[in-house]
Amino acid sequence: MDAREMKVKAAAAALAHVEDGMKLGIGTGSTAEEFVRLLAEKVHAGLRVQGVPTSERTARLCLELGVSLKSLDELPELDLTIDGADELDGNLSLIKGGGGALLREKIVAAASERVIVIADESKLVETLGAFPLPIEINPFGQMATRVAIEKAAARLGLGGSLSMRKTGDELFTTDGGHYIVDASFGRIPDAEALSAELHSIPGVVEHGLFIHMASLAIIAGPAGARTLQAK
Ligand SMILES: O=C[C@H](O)[C@H](O)[C@H](O)COP(=O)(O)O
Repeated sequence: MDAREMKVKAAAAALAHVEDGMKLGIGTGSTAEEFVRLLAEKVHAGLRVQGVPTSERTARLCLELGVSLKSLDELPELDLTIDGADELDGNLSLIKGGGGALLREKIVAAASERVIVIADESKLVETLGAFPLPIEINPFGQMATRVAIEKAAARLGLGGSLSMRKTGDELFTTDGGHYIVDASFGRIPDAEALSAELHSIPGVVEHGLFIHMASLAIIAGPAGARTLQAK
């Protein structure tokens, strides 16, 4: 089974949690897109959901496939969000933002009663940090914000390098008009402490550590999909 087939397996298992009439947060990324494709088939077969997308990219795919959408302002409280992750650990702490959608994803997840993460088993790790942590920053004062991030990481004994995400020669810009710093800290032993340090920096808009947000993870491997519950 290749990586795409595993993503489809996880997405299909997540679809079983979607009930008629739900207000549904819809994630971003290649795994979430497999979910959107399967969801669209169900919608064409009669399932009624109101979807709130976590990115412009997801919104485009949903509209292309006929999944009707609302904004989070129209539906500020959601029943369930299904989203992917770049990494997850056994406590269902996540790193997200590899696709640059972390801010809207976190706002949508926080507005949801339940969050289900879907991933292939390559994303499951003992300790977060092999995947560089995406940190969304305000363009104003970006150098000062980067220095502050380095100092915050050093206070926690984390080293590593920061790089500004680019698209070609241009700095990558998020849906909210911000930049992304990819922080290669390496192993992150205390994600909550790092989260608090990063939130204390004014130029940091949000970071890609999602802690205590996911209630269930569906992990697909060659043998099929299994679930992990939040502890
Ligand atoms: O910003 C993007 C999101 O956080 C994605 O959920 C994450 O990057 C995982 O994407 P993929 O399913 O493509 O690995």
